[in-house]
Amino acid sequence: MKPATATPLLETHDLSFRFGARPVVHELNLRVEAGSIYGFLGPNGAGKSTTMRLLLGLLRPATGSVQLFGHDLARHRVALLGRVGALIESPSLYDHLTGRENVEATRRLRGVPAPRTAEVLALVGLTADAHRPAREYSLGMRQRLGLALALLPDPDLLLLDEPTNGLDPTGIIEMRALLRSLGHEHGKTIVVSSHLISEIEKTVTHVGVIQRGRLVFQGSLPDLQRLQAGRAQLVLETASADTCRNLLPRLLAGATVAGPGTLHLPWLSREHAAELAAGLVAAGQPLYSLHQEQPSLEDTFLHLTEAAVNE
Ligand SMILES: Nc1ncnc2c1ncn2[C@@H]1O[C@H](COP(=O)(O)OP(=O)(O)OP(=O)(O)O)[C@@H](O)[C@H]1O
Repeated sequence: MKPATATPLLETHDLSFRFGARPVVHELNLRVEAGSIYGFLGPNGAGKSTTMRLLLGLLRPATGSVQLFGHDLARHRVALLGRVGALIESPSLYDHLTGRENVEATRRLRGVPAPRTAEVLALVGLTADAHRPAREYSLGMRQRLGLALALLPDPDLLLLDEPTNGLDPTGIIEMRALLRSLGHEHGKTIVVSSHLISEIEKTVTHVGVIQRGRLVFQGSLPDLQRLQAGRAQLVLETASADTCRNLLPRLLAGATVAGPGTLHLPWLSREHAAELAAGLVAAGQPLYSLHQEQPSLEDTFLHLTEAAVNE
């Protein structure tokens, strides 16, 4: 991985966008370090595609700016976008042409040297299928061919909008492996959007979560995992949840009843768990089980996005 530099490779400053009177992206401050694989997450309609289009200069921001490689996109659009490869929506391919011919057509248009065709086909794992017409390709192969086109000019930054959308499990696994290899072995900085954290959590180094056009979390994957650990719960199984709450109001402050005999409360410490166990026994209540439960990363992601909706 390339070392992180002081200036992020991609940065937005209070980036906002409206469709008519409707705000869709709101004061977004993204920060993508060189060498990172940045997962841009959010539920459907959160504003991911709109943001990707703003990052590519395809939409004009209402306010704010995009900085690529330390320069303002609005002022140096052509030069900066020459260093960016993008996959937005399904790639437009010539179905009657082979995979190799598709790459060749774009390569000539862009004036890229001829040896690059074989290189990009190899990068995306399509060498063996390059002689087949694109109409015979699976959705996953089509996405990889689209990525091959995006890789032709050897870009430093890749912007990929939901590249795993609609793929079968094999296609998702292949796309993940490809992104890891492009990031870690070929030094590309990648921004990849998804509405499912499970599809990209094994791939990304950093995460930005957007909800209703606002960034509700941004940090490294370990930062997100720490947030997840901070949401651990203590799950208690007893005979009557209500009786226990009445008998032990202090120890069970903050507990929620999850079933007739089940209580959930925020995990505080091992000592608190031990004190609770002793308190229940002293109060003559049966203790069937007491354990710590970690929320899944998916739960934490939902929590972040739901909290933003309820604000
Ligand atoms: N051309 C348009 N005109 C008006 N509103 C639009 C237009 N395109 C998108 N929107 C609205 O902007 C909001 C953000 O859409 P966007 O496509 O950026 O979200 P997204 O996070 O990419 O979602 P998805 O994963 O469903 O594509 C949505 O509420 C959408 O309905």
